[in-house]
Amino acid sequence: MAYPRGSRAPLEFGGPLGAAALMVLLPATMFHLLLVARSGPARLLGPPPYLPGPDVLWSPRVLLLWLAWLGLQAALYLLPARKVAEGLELKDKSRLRYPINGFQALVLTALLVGLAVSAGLPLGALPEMLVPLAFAATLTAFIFSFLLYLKALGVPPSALAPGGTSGNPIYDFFLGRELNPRICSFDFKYFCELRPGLIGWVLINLALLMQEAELRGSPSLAMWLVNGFQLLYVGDALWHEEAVLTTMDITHDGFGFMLAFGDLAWVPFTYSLQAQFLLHHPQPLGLPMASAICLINALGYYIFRRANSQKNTFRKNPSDPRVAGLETIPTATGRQLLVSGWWGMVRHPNYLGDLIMALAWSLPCGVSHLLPYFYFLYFTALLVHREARDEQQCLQKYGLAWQEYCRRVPYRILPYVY
Ligand SMILES: NC(=O)C1=CN([C@@H]2O[C@H](COP(=O)(O)OP(=O)(O)OC[C@H]3O[C@@H](n4cnc5c(N)ncnc54)[C@H](OP(=O)(O)O)[C@@H]3O)[C@@H](O)[C@H]2O)C=CC1
Ligand SMILES: CC(C)CCC[C@@H](C)[C@H]1CC=C2C3=C(CC[C@@]21C)[C@@]1(C)CC[C@H](O)C[C@@H]1CC3
Repeated sequence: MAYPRGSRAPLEFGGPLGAAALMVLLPATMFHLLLVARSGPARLLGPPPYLPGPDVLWSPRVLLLWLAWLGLQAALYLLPARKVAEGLELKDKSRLRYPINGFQALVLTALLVGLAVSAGLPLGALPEMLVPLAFAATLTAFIFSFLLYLKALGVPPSALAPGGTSGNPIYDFFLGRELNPRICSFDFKYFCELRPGLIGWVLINLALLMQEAELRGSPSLAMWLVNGFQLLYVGDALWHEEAVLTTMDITHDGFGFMLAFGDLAWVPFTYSLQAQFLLHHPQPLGLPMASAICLINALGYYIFRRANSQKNTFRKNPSDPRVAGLETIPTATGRQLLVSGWWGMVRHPNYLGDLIMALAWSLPCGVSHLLPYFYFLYFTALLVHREARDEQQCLQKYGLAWQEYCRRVPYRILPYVY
């Protein structure tokens, strides 16, 4: 997004105060969820069962395990890729190149973990380490963001993100100053967005499933569903890895604490909340209900995938026969906006599909507790906020054409409601 010379991007997230509060609140929420999920009452809004002391949080052995995980994912990132994709054009007119080997990393990780488990690695012990692992990930995110902040002090202005250069160190530390921090061809933001956290999330889910099998003889149907749905989601993200290159995280946001913590700690330790809950609070689930939940997930996935693929196909080649017949609005940038098909129904059909899936991930946990619905509630807030940020950016990019799009497609996420 371009801003007039001399002007600065408007402050987001409540400015420096909001950023400071989020840096405390986000880790605190994550630890709260981890502790409450294993407590008897499992009350989302109740106090945690205890406040973890340094002996619970800190373990050099667990820190080493965490660093080994990051090292393994970095090594897999560096393996030869089936394809190298180009990112969007940068301010200096150059384009960065990105390896497309995320799905390969997922498969190789699964093979390595399978081998290690058959050689006696007690994967079922992982759930007991979640709190110190989350602490190691949080510590890494803070240190990493600090190093990224320092690195950004030495780069040319063209390498800075539009939003993270307010001059306020707290705000810029949170949002991230440099747009695409790299060492040689290793892109830190792209690596973190898709690898250690997302693959770590499915590994934690699997460990919870294995521990449930150890405890109760076999994993419950609810645990199978949560594992299956979330594996599909992560597998899909890595299969369509190239699509992440056009998200606002890569094209607009700097790499600071928000994304470092979000990618490395928040995703694996809070997105696995349903499986954590199920390990400690088994839920009966009959076949008819399980089938209905599978249908809801399939509907969400269908909308999510078709909408994302339609836009990606259109952005790659508007004359592709699959999208050539769709109605469009021309914009002053030369690009067009889809105004029929999925993107003519609501302005963010992919968010709608994602939210339906989020609901399907919570339903196997029953309705006796609010806790497993945390992801759905948080995700609704995240997408509503993200949608507002995206609207601002699109209005800036496309001006009148965007206003015309909003007039023709008045609903944002949910038809006739929002
Ligand atoms: N699980 C999680 O925690 C999260 C999941 N997600 C998911 O990731 C995916 C990507 O999300 P996100 O990057 O936020 O946003 P989108 O994929 O919705 O991308 C928004 C961009 O699409 C383009 N666009 C918008 N409307 C149109 C149109 N009518 N025609 C053509 N292009 C249009 C614009 O960019 P341009 O014109 O420049 O191409 C706009 O900036 C989504 O499926 C989302 O649900 C996102 C965040 C978190
Ligand atoms: C810590 C804060 C609450 C904010 C953290 C935000 C991050 C967790 C998310 C920002 C954008 C994300 C995307 C994905 C995962 C979550 C984060 C990193 C996906 C990779 C999820 C799978 C989708 O298919 C693509 C998503 C792109 C954006």
